Amino acid sequence: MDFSAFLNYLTLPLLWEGLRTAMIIAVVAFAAALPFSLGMAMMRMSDFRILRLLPIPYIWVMRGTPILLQLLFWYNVLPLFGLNLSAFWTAILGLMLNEIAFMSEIIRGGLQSIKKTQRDAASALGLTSWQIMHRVVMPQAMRSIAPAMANEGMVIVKHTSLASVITVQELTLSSEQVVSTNFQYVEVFLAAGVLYLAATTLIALAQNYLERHLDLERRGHAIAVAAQAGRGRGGEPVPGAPREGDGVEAEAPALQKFLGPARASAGEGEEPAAAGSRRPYVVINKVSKSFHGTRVLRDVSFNILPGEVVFLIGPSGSGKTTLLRTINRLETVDDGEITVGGQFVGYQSSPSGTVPVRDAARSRARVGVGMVFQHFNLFDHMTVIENVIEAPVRVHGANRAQARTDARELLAWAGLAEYENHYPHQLSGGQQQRIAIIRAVATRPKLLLFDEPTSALDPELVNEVLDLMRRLAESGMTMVVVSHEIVFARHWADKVVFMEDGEIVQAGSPDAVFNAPDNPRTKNFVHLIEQRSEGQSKTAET
Ligand SMILES: Nc1ncnc2c1ncn2[C@@H]1O[C@H](COP(=O)(O)OP(=O)(O)OP(=O)(O)O)[C@@H](O)[C@H]1O
Repeated sequence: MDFSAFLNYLTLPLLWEGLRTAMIIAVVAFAAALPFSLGMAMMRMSDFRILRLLPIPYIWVMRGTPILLQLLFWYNVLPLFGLNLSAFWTAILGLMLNEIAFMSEIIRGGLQSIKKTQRDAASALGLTSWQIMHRVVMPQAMRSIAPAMANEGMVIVKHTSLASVITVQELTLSSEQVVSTNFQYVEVFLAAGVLYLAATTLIALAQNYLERHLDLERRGHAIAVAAQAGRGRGGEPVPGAPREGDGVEAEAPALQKFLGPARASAGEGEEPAAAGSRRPYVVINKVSKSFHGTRVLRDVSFNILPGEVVFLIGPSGSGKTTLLRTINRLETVDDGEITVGGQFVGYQSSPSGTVPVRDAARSRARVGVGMVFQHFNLFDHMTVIENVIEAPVRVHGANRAQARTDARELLAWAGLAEYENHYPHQLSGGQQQRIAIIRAVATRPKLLLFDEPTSALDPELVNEVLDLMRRLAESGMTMVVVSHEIVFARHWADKVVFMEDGEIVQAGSPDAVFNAPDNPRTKNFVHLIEQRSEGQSKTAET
């Protein structure tokens, strides 16, 4: 091989001009394909069957036929329809149409890899579908999408060489032209190969940068190191804030401003009702719900007074979670209706009865219903403080700086001030659940729903979560709790509702339900959870 000729070709303007053309085609085709790919991925994930099925034939054909054939097809067929694009633009169009099929499937895979629980949490906070997509789902999906997309970027650069068949003067065609004059195949094609390699290396570097940026382990490590250094200097991350384990937690004043006046009144703008004559704050009226023909809620009715703590108990599958999720319309109801503070959540009245509204998220936020989930559902890609301020800023229009100040107050209230810059994966389950509670409280809810808030926790972490719930209950928050924490329920619940097979079997004071159940089914169940509770206490003691 003639090495100096190779170096010569490496700097040959004709080849660099070819590379430039190839890169423009690749970049424009890739960029133009992106929004269409996203749109097609969303169609493939749509609830509407027709939208879901529509892209399938397109994806099938585009992925199943050679790109070379596709380019020749567009080059020869478009002019028949009066569309006389240049070879350059035909190459861009052909590559773009081909890439949409591949990229849409990559994006769909990435979006579907994000658990539904993340959407549920965002939705419960009042984020709209668009906000959920671009604030919660997309940033997390990017971690799995980025490497595959970088691959596609490299593929498209290499596919530009096929545009030579439709006479685009790109790098491969330029090299062929040089070879046809001097027959130095090895030197010329090697030089062209090096230029292609340089272009794809740039993409690999960009991928590397993006992956490092999205790497939460790395970011988390940096935070842990910084926190360690701060401690080493005796510094406090948040001056004056109590730290976990100090036994000092900022008390009620911090909490009071997050609790709306409605906890003491029957409805928005109404006078607080006198004790004893309080009107119900939550009204659940003859609610029924089926999944795939199986009835999971049957004519469920009960009321919750402002400031009341209601425990829903019952065997697995009895419909507790479903009932809880119908209160903030994470599930729709088939029959019956629910009002919170005199307002529908995610429904409106119509001449034919109550009908679901499209904008359920806004309705949820307006009425002020917060929710805490069994598996915490913190947004994994956001730090603790980012999790807490997300809804106040995005949904309630709070000033970002003020929201951060408020979030710090709440973190201090929970004794978690030192964790504001941590990521969820750096926290224990108990800490994550307490952050999830704070995240809900930061939206200033008037009603808080808890779906088995302690059942995913190790026994030694349960108490720290229950303690926070106790303080909320003491401050007058209206709460509905699905849980079998019998000791807590005995002390803090105002009402216990026992459900079985989608029906309320017994409802009453903790004393009535736990100590003198008037129904044999309730009696059996209470006996069971008492045994379990005793077993857990013994395990904890040993
Ligand atoms: N999205 C869904 N699609 C289909 N079936 C569902 C759905 N959600 C709940 N179900 C079914 O509805 C019934 C009630 O479920 P639900 O989760 O409300 O019960 P639960 O009392 O909270 O049970 P657990 O204590 O085990 O969580 C169960 O049979 C469950 O399988």
